[in-house]
Amino acid sequence: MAGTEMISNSESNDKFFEGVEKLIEIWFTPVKHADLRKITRQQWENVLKIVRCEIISFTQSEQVDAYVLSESSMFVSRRRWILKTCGKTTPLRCVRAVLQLAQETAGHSRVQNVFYSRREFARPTAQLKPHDNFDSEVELLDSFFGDGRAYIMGPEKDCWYLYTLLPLEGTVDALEKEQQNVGIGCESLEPDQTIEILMSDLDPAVMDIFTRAASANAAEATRASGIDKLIPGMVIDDYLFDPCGYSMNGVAKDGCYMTIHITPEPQCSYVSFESNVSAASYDALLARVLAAFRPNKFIVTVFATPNSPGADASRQLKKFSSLGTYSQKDAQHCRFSGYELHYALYCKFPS
Ligand SMILES: C[S@+](CC[C@H](N)C(=O)[O-])C[C@H]1O[C@@H](n2cnc3c(N)ncnc32)[C@H](O)[C@@H]1O
Repeated sequence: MAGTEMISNSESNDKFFEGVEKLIEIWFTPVKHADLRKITRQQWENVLKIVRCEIISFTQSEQVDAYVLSESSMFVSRRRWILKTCGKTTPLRCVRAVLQLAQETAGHSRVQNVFYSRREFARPTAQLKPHDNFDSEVELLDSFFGDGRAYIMGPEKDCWYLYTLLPLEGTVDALEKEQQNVGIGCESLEPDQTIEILMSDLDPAVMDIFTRAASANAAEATRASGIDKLIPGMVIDDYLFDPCGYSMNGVAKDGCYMTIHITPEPQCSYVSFESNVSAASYDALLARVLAAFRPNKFIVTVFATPNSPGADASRQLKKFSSLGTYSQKDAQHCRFSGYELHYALYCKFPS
């Protein structure tokens, strides 16, 4: 597919794929009748050409359109757009086109918030501009959004980068007023949360499930790995690549989504899990995900609005660190633009 580039080192016969994704999420200020789902599939296909990937499957719930891509996933809802792409894709190159479509086709002209994040790449120098370094990514994002703030969390090799808009004093009050003026009420102040688990160096026996040699199709891999049991009530759209690799989106009636992407090659094994499912504690979900994939190392991030049950994730992650199988190597907490963010890095004990 357009963005797929396996780097083959003939001496070691090492086939490398960059599983680490770039993740961009844009929230638009609510406007009556505006809806990003007015953007047509053909228009999205044109946008994704800029990113160097393609749509390979589609499913939807009442609240969200979910696309499986040749390199990960895209989710489109009324005022939230999420694009997550791996390999040598260039998601930030399409932001201008998306902002234009949001305005001209969907009726959204004001951005409320932006989150761009990624883990450190396994091979940063193999990325295409602006993704070859975080400074260039920030420079491009600032050229669109102006008031950005960049964070780097964790130790150098395992660090996690984040760009978001500056916290503005009184933003939430101002927003609330604005929404009342346009007759939307306070629906944008609904609780929101996202958990991401970025796993590397995984159990080869588990990774083997995500090969065509071991599984006849995606549904078989989904069942054999237990992915279908991670979050109940998800309608699953899954895809098994040839000869290996796996992607899935899940959507639920309540508007929740989950997405999992798997690079099983032993020399660069990587799995990402993401969901906006709400939970008072993420311990049980985290434990199920870790039991399914058995990584040696993982980063977990939790974003939550203060009114979300997930806002207390810091205490939970601390508690989780005492479970014994993994030791917490690093943990950080940030508060900005109406969100709490927790980052933690874990390694199998003893590492
Ligand atoms: C798209 S998937 C999931 C990547 C994801 N970001 C992750 O978490 O690892 C990538 C896996 O599929 C494999 N693959 C096979 N054919 C592919 C294709 N045409 N496009 C993208 N990946 C492909 C890659 O080698 C890799 O193992």
